Amino acid sequence: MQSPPNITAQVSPAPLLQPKLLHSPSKLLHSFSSPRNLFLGRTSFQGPKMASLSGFGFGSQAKCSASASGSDNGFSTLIDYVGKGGIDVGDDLVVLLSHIQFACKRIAALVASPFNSSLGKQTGRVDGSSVAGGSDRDAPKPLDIVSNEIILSSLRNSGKVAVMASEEDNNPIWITDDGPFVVVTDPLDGSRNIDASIPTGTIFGIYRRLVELDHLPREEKAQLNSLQSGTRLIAAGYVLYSSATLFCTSFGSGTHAFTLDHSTGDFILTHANIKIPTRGQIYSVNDARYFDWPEGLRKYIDNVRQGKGRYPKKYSARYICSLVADLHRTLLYGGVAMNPRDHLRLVYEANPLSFLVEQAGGKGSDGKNRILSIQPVKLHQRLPLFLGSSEDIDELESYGDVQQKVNPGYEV
Ligand SMILES: O=P(O)(O)OC[C@H]1O[C@](O)(COP(=O)(O)O)[C@@H](O)[C@@H]1O
Repeated sequence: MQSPPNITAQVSPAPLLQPKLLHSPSKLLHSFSSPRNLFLGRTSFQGPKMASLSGFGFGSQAKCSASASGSDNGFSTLIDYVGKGGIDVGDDLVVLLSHIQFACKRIAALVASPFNSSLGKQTGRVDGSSVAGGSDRDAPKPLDIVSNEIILSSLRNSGKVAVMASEEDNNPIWITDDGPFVVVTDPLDGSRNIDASIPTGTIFGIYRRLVELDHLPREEKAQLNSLQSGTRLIAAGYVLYSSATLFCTSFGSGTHAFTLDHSTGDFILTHANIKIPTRGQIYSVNDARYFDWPEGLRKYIDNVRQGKGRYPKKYSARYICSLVADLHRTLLYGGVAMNPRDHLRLVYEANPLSFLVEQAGGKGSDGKNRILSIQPVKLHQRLPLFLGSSEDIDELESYGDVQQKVNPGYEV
């Protein structure tokens, strides 16, 4: 098993970013490339120290699940949980996950940093190349670009990834010929919310490299490996950067969430085997678009608002406009999180999140079809997305006409 990233050094808490680093975004990234610059004192590669949690009343859910992982202090870290003492996803995947979680801690520090506005003048990629935005791509924000670089460097360092396809790059990046995995990612979803300190998230999906394509030219095999159907996902996850930083993941045996303990740098199992309620009472959508919606969707929302749907109570609305946050709430409370226009990406967003929702007992749909069974034909393919409780998704689909075809290019 390849050694994990060198993030075990115990360093005393220090400002996340030294002010002197702020003049240059590339220096800023450089500082994040060096684990020792982080105040994440220790990670799960050493046994977790839980003293900092005593007295915080961690729930029984974390404790009893941790016992399954063999953790002797009653808590399980993400890396304990996926290792041999827990659900044992295999050494290669453990190494990859340890690098992904490391990258996400760096992004968590970045989005919370008082200095990240210094990236505002950054327009190109940190390595100096440009991120070409095609006509169907949104202009990336500086934090999107830096997050993308952070993920890419972690995947490279893992030695386990053949190709990374990112929402921020026009084309997938071939990393190493013998990497067993393919990673698709939206490194920083909801970044338009950053300036207002509203939650954001990282989304990722993991496939196996298709060895039968190994003989093809790099560009071709990079594309085809990245266009695998969602039914072939072996793992997926999101990391929510909010009042808590939360790593929610599935390897095909349930959906589990781990909360970052900032005092130790560990993701601690806090939500084992999340089960989305079969019916919720919340709908989540940008309903300023009501007049651009098709008749079916208007009727559905009108009905559930008034308690005239299949469930005889009035629904409430919640919309953060940050997909990871809206989905996370939906997983816990039930209901439906939706974006009915062709906006969210099948490869980077819809597939990984549908995998997590299905593993939690819910459904992911484009309004007509199961998301995971839609074969991607383009890397940046967009589609309507409805995620949520199985009964809510069934009811919504029964209205037939719920996909918004009018998509005028909203500015806000
Ligand atoms: O403008 P809309 O249709 O409400 O879309 C909001 C959605 O777009 C997102 O911001 C993603 O879009 P970007 O990838 O362009 O940031 C989601 O986080 C959010 O759910």
